[in-house]
Amino acid sequence: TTLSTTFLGQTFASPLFNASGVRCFDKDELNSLLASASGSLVTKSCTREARTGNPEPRYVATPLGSINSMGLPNKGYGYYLDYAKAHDYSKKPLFMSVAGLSLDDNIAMVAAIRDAALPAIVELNLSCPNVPGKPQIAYDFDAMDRMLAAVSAEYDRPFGVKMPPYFDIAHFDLAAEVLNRYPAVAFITCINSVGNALVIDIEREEVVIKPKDGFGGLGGDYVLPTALANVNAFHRRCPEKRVIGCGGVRSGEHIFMHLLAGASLVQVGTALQEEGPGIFARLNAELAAILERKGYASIDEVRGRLKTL
Ligand SMILES: O=C(O)c1[nH]c(=O)[nH]c(=O)c1Cl
Repeated sequence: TTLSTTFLGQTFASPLFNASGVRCFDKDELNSLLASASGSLVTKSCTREARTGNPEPRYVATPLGSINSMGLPNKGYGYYLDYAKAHDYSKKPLFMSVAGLSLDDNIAMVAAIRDAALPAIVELNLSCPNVPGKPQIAYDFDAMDRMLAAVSAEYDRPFGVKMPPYFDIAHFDLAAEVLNRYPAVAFITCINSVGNALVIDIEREEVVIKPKDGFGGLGGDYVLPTALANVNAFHRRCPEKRVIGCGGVRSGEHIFMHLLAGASLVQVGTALQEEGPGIFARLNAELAAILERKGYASIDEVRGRLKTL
């Protein structure tokens, strides 16, 4: 059996890589992902200028996952563009996550990435929560439409979008309708954290993260079924596009679920944060064992095979 697959014309030895934001803040963290058994790596969502982000504690792990309100801390897009310029693409493909605080910022950043003419793949973060006062673009369908019209006009190459979870069938329909207007949107990464959850410590009778009165994005075991639903909903509605699964992955079985639901590649967030880059060797082995046991020769044969009753 093989874990290798092709995606946007590039070869991935494994379908697994980090979720943007997790262990990808600077070149040391990115190089540890490069040295891992991941099939790729994606940079922390970047803004035009560097940001320190929200006050700490801003990420906390819980028995069932994690909560975060990082506030988009990043080195600024130039830093990640320099990393992308120096990257050896024969080792593994590289994604750049872009999360401008305005449409103009996104245009400026993707124009610079375009001009660098690199094999790097852009993942446009439309679901950046945790920046107080800013609405989540992907929950405002007109804003999302305007953003995609502007970015696809500026960035003359295939790119992808990072989406928040939706919880209403009508919202799946509306979001897919917008995305399907843009053939340049070649893939959809589902999901970002489940926004504005609240974790409480009963001993201290307190919230656990400092920003936003303790409200933050949820990751981990809590979100797996919602992630699978979003992967499958967009897989069904956007047949011309690929889907990258993200959310709740901690084992080979979870990866297999995402593949059945329609994912082409699979990102790991909370579990990577907690276990470290060594997780990719474990997950590759667990996934390969499932494929062997079930008689699949490649992960491509699994994609979208989920049966309904
Ligand atoms: O607070 C963050 O930096 C953050 N946190 C998330 O859980 N998802 C995101 O897309 C971002 Cl940009």
